[in-house]
Amino acid sequence: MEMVTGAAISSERTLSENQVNVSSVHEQSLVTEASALAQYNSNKGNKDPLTQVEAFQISFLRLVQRIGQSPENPVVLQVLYRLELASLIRAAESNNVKKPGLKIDKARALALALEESGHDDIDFSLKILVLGKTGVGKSATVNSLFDEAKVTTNAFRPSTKGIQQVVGTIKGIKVTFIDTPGLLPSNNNQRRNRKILIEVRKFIRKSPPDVVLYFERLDFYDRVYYDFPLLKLITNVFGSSIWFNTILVMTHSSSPLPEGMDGYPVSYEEFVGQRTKLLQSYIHQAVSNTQLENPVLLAENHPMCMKNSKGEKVLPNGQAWLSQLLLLSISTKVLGDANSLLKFQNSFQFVKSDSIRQPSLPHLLSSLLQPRSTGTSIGGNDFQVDDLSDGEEDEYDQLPPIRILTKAQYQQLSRLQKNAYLDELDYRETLYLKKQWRAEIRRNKESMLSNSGASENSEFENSSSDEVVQLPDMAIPLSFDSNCPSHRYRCLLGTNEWLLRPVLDSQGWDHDVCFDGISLDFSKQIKGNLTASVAGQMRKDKVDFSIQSDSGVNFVHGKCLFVSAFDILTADKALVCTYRGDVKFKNLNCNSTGCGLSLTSFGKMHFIGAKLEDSISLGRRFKLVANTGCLVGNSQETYGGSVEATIRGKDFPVRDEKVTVAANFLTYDKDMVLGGSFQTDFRVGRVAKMSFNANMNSRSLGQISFKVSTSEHFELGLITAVSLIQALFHKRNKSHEWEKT
Ligand SMILES: Nc1nc2c(ncn2[C@@H]2O[C@H](COP(=O)(O)OP(=O)(O)OP(=O)(O)O)[C@@H](O)[C@H]2O)c(=O)[nH]1
Repeated sequence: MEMVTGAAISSERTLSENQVNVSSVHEQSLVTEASALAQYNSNKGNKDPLTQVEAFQISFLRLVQRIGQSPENPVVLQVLYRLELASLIRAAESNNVKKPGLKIDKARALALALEESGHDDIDFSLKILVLGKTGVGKSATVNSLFDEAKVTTNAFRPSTKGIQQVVGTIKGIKVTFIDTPGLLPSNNNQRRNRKILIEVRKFIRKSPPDVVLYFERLDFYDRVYYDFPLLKLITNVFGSSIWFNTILVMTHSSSPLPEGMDGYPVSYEEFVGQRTKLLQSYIHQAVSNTQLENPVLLAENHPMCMKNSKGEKVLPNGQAWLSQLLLLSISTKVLGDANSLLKFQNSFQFVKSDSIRQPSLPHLLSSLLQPRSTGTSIGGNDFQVDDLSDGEEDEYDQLPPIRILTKAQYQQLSRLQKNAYLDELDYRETLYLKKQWRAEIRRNKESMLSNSGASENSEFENSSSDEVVQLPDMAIPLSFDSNCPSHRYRCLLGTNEWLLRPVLDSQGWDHDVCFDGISLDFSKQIKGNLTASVAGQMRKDKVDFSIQSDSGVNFVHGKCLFVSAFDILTADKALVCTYRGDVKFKNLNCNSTGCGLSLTSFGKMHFIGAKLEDSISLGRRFKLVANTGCLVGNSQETYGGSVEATIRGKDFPVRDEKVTVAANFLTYDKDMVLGGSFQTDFRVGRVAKMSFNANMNSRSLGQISFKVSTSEHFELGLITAVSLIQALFHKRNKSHEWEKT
């Protein structure tokens, strides 16, 4: 648990519940200097952590007063609130009899009394590490804080050659800055940057800084943030916790603002919001955590920077930034100290930046158990479909000829005649589709049997069609602009064995809508019984790259089918590679048995899977499939299996009507889940199709889905949906009535 963090301070947040009643401060003036000093000193010397936190509260308020900040500043209120809350939690956890809590108003009164008495006994110093790209104003900010040129700055070339410590006193507080050489822009400079950062890490090992200032220029604005690799490198070298005590400093905060989309300068707050949000989101990505909220400070080091009546440098929004920077640094240190004193862990469960998440084993197992789609028709290896080719060979050809009516003729028919006419057409269409299907199976069988001589022939025939055709470019939105981080891809159509086309990302926002990937489908019959196929998609813009591809080789030998496949998928910037080998053989006319092995690698983790399956067909319309498998790796294992019975419609496969009932089990992590499902697809009349699917598991999780698709009568679907909803509500109302009675 973490309660008091520097990174969680936000100067914009207000804390209404802790608004301190100012009048109470005056009431507390009754506290005498002597008693205040006595209590303070006893708190400082006391070993009890809760009492020490009280001393922190008072010291903090005294420092706030010294740097000229108001105790009403939202940052101050937040720090006090967090300190109080942290002590309350620790006291409650340890059943501390002493009620913690120097109330905020009492702490303020004590701090005021002590400062008025003129005691200079605060033991407080700050050690601040500055990091950032070269020329962003790190050294200039150090000089601004000391109000003298302690370190050299240069407008034209890097001025900080090595790590240097600059020590001084600011408003009575001893401050040590560790000024570091500027980092170079991310591209191609990672090696040099790493060297600098490793040197800095060595330098601070013995005496770590209390606060880190990470610098950026506010006025350098690009829609794309190119320095993510730099943030990642900092995280890798120092660990994610470096961001925990980091304040983001945006220099050049008085520079003129850029124009917005409408041609007018954007508002200051809006611009600052955009810039800091962008930077914060990349820090989130670098540490793989979205909870972190770094305080942001705007700074202006130009000598001509505006000043207020007190002579302090102020920003266009009126903020005196130097004392605000001191306040944020002091707050970060006080909260950090209280954090370690009260032994709160850092709540951010930082995912180690270079670690990869564990993949879901049940998911890997279910994809192993799923029958792999062989992509192309692989020489009639689908045994059920094979059977269909026998029997009703020429039924379509034996049909008597039919006269197709014109629209006008059709309109003249009676309702009964119209129905009879449409039924006849539907019947003929089914027979025609069956004929086509059989012809395709025959073709596949023949090509399988064809010898190498025949394939030579076909190679010769194909050579003329090897030409690649470039398809016309797809229309892209007018708002597509050169700043968009996307490449353009063109569409190529080769022989009918492969197809290469761009992927349209329609989810992007306005100017972002463009093609940022390509997809490739390839399938080739290498020999009569050997087929290779690749299907994949690759997406890449100038920032991210992802790939997903399934490739495989199918080999049919007698009654055996061998499938060897290799799949690649990007997940978490790592590759998940799966190699699979499946064998399936038809041991009886109605039975085929198969087994498979898989090896999945994900980062440094490897998973081995095995499966067994059997499929029984009774006649053409009944099929029973059972499978079971297991997957082990990374000291974990999972087992699963399923039984599925399917009754197909009489016109299978040209009309996909079926009823399927299935049961499955899955064990993982000493837990077993049983599930069952029911699915049916059927035609309603000639133009509508319905599909109903319901599943449920032993954890009482389930889903019901009902789909109607119709090519004509939209009202039909609507009426069905409305009556279904009505029926559901009717049932619900009834159950409510029963509950009432
Ligand atoms: N207008 C303006 N100029 C600034 C600001 N901060 C720094 N500069 C100028 O930018 C130039 C570079 O500043 P430096 O402080 O040397 O930058 P640095 O980050 O220390 O650079 P390295 O020493 O290379 O790491 C100097 O000419 C500064 O005067 C600012 O807030 N506003």
